[in-house]
Amino acid sequence: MPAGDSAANEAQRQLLLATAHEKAAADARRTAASYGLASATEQRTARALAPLAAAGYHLLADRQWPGSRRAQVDMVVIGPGGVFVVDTKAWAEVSIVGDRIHRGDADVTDELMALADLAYRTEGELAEVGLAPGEVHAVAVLAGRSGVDEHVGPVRVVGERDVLQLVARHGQRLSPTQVDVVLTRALSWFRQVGAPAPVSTTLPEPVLPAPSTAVVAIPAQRHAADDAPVAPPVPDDPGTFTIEPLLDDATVQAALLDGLMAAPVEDWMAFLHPAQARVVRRSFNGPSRIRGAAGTGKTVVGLHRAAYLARTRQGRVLVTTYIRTLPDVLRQLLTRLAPDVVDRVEFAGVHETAKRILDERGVQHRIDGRQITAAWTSAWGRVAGGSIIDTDRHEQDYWHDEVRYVIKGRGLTQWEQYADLPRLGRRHRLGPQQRRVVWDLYQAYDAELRVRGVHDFADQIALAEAELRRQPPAEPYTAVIVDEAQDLSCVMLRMLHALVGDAPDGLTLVGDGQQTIYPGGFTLAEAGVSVAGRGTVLDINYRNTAEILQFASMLVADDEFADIEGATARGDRPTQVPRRGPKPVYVRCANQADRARRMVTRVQEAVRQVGTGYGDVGVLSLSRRGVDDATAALTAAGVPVVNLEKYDGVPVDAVKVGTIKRAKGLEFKQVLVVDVRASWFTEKPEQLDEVDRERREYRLREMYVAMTRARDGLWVASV
Ligand SMILES: Nc1ncnc2c1ncn2[C@@H]1O[C@H](COP(=O)(O)OP(=O)(O)OP(=O)(O)O)[C@@H](O)[C@H]1O
Repeated sequence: MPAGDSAANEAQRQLLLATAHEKAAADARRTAASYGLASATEQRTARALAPLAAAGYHLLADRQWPGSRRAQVDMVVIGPGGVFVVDTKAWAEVSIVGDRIHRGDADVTDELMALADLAYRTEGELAEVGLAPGEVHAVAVLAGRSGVDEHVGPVRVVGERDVLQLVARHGQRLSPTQVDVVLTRALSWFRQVGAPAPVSTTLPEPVLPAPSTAVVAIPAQRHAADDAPVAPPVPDDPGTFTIEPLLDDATVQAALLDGLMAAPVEDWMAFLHPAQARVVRRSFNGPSRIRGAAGTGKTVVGLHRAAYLARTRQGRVLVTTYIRTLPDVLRQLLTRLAPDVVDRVEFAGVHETAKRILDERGVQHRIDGRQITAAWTSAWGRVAGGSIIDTDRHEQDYWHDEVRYVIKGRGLTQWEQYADLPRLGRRHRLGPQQRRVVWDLYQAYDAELRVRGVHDFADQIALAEAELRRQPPAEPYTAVIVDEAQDLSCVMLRMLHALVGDAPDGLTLVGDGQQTIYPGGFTLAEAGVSVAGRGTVLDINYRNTAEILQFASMLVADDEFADIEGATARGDRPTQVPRRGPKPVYVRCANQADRARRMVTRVQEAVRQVGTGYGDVGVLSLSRRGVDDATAALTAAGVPVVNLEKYDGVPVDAVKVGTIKRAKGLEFKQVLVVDVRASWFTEKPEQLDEVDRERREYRLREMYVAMTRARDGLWVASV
């Protein structure tokens, strides 16, 4: 190659390299300018949030966006009110319509959804240390704005002058220790933007023209403007920026004070065991089951899951249970646990749900307690009185339960279905003749109801279930969560299943077979529901002390029950019972007056303890009669009392008195169980016949439910 050619080539190469360097420099300036702009708006958000440091908050600025090498998170705020992932937007002409946000004509919703996605992933990460999912919030701050408080999907959109109040308003949800745990995890999740942005001086070697080309290509004359520093991009809406103080001192102090004065929520409302937090967020491709022994946090997980599903899905969520009064209590809990979504969750007992379905569809039904009793009495008199089932081994109630739970609970309408039914959970075997009489009794009772033009509660469920089968709901629920699912009848379960079908995360059954106190056991297969591969077991008892649990467990040590998944099962045993306390007290009373006197004394002693008020005490009985007696004795002694039938979860300074059936799902610091039988602790079940064994099993399970309601203290009396 001639020397001149070589020099020309080198000149051309150098010129091309120079152009490439200039372009790289211009790019770097542009990037620098955008950092500068971001920091100006972010700094204002940081200034707005800074006072939170005085209220126990940690502000993490300039953190890496997890999963991205270049993107940053403007600010992560962690403190007593939870975790806030904050992104500042210098947007002008913002409008929000429904779940979409616009800048001028441009739909910028996707930009906020990236933030929502980050909050969602953060929620999963922090669930690993137990932070409840609802405690992570995605917040978009509009620079220069005030008086804005909107939602775009899961993202809260506020003005820069509103963000402090938004955070402070969350109050005291995490304890200082929990904040530390979350902070530690968050520091490794949101890594510091420490390393300088990579600066590369390496440019690709320019490709030169072939040597044969005679003409040396000289780049075109550069334009003078190309040398000028690149101006930072114009802020989107510079006109909105002002430099007056963001918030005056009084406003800041009022906001912080509001947050500091807020009543703390219970531990489990914001912080769970990681295993619980995982179940809350877990996705199941169909109906699922959460089981575990008493006090292992099943209801807690069920409630968190209701909030989580309401927050992350469209549509309605139903929380239901057999016990009429429990949904009100659960609603009260969710109001504090997840105030943001409580309006999207419906709470209704199973019967109330059935009634709503029938009312909505105009199906006539009439429930009349007196007429139902009259129908039963008449049918019994005509068919069963004096028959082979009318013996002194069973009271009429046994046969009433047989009809109500075993037959009607399954929706049986043909004799053949009953003739050789396994009757799960009923130990007293019935021969063909006895079954025949029972069937005749059922038929007569049914005819009596029809003649009187009334339905009983089992009919109400069957009608609703048939109605849903005839015409599935136009707008199915997104999710139905059933607490105390072991109390359901087969038809109840079919009805609830029909509300959601097999949709992913549609049906969640929460319960404990050990606490089965109603006869009529059935399997999920009979109800057409499968939870195969979608079961979870919780195994840490958070409620009871080890002493209380040990005492209660004695009652059910050998108990076997018919589990809804098909097998005969023994109760789940918790692997950990971390709480310790005094031994339960068992007193044998000389007579009823003696029991009443001792019970009142015990209540008075209990409320003398620091931190225990009348509202923390539950007096439980097997029978309504026991409830009436206890109420009378306490009232006579001047102790305020509320019947559990009337308790709706709103704190009340009165001893709660009720039947054990009404106490299901509840808990009290101190529990008094007023009518155990001494023989239950001593008799040998194998020495009893099947009739007595069956009766005893149900009684003991009921006692087990009663005793496991106690958090700190248990007092048990027999006469
Ligand atoms: N992660 C947790 N941290 C602290 N306490 C917890 C936690 N989970 C549950 N608890 C406590 O344990 C108590 C029992 O929880 P929960 O009522 O959900 O249990 P359960 O399994 O539904 O009980 P049961 O079947 O006996 O009704 C709760 O009231 C709560 O006080």
